Amino acid sequence: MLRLEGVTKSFGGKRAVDQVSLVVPTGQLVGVIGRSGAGKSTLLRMINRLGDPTQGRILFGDTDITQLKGRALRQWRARCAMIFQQFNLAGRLDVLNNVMMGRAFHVPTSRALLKLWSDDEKAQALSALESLDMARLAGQRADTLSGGQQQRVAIARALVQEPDIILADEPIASLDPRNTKVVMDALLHINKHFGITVVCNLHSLDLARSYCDRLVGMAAGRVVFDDVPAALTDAVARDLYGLEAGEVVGEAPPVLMPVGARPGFALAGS
Ligand SMILES: Nc1ncnc2c1ncn2[C@@H]1O[C@H](COP(=O)(O)OP(=O)(O)OP(=O)(O)O)[C@@H](O)[C@H]1O
Repeated sequence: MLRLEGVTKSFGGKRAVDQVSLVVPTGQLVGVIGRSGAGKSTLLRMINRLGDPTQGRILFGDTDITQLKGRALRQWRARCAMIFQQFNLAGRLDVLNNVMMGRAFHVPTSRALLKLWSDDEKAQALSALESLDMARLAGQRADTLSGGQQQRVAIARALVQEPDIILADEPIASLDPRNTKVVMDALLHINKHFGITVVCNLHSLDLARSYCDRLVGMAAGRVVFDDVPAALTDAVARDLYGLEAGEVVGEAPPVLMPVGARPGFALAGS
């Protein structure tokens, strides 16, 4: 279980994230929504420790993530995979070697730098690619792939990290509607099939409503909504997004798996 307790991040005098408290049970698919600048990326980055909170604690089980250093911090980053809007692949490497980089957390640095992967590790990477229908492109250079294919490689790389949690920061923001669906279906599959907790920043409200078990709405760094998608009425959406509301409420592609019989969720402090 991931627990945020009064997490605040200030840049200069400005609070990008302001006193956020949340409990995310294992296996939940949480969508973090809110207008641009609401603090969604800053929040996710602190969970991965790409940024440190100014105040508050982030716990995973009994471990205080905010106190981790050195090897323990690297181990946490292995357990907490991150997926970015811009994929962050090594363009000149082939697909398989990009996926293998997810294993770099688990092997000596020298072995990762020399790309000395074992047969088992390669098989694991191929299996991750296969689950995303990408194995046939294993030998292709990453920079020759479409955006949707690149994001699937990034998801496969996250999978071979064998993470407990995946943080996805606007993973579909650069994709067309077809690839958006492929990538969101992949995240949903990973969440439901492997039970990996997914926390996903999303700009599209309809996608968030279609795919997530729970929505956390942020405005000016604070959590202003935290409930099941059905509780997010258009009126609440308008409050969250203001003038942007029309832009973020559109047609969402149909989901691979129907929402329903999803794991329960706990509100902050419950
Ligand atoms: N490194 C930084 N230095 C200064 N201010 C920052 C930094 N990172 C974020 N901010 C500010 O913190 C606030 C929250 O930014 P953040 O990127 O977390 O929002 P967001 O909800 O993810 O927005 P978007 O959807 O546009 O990515 C914004 O006002 C932003 O300008």
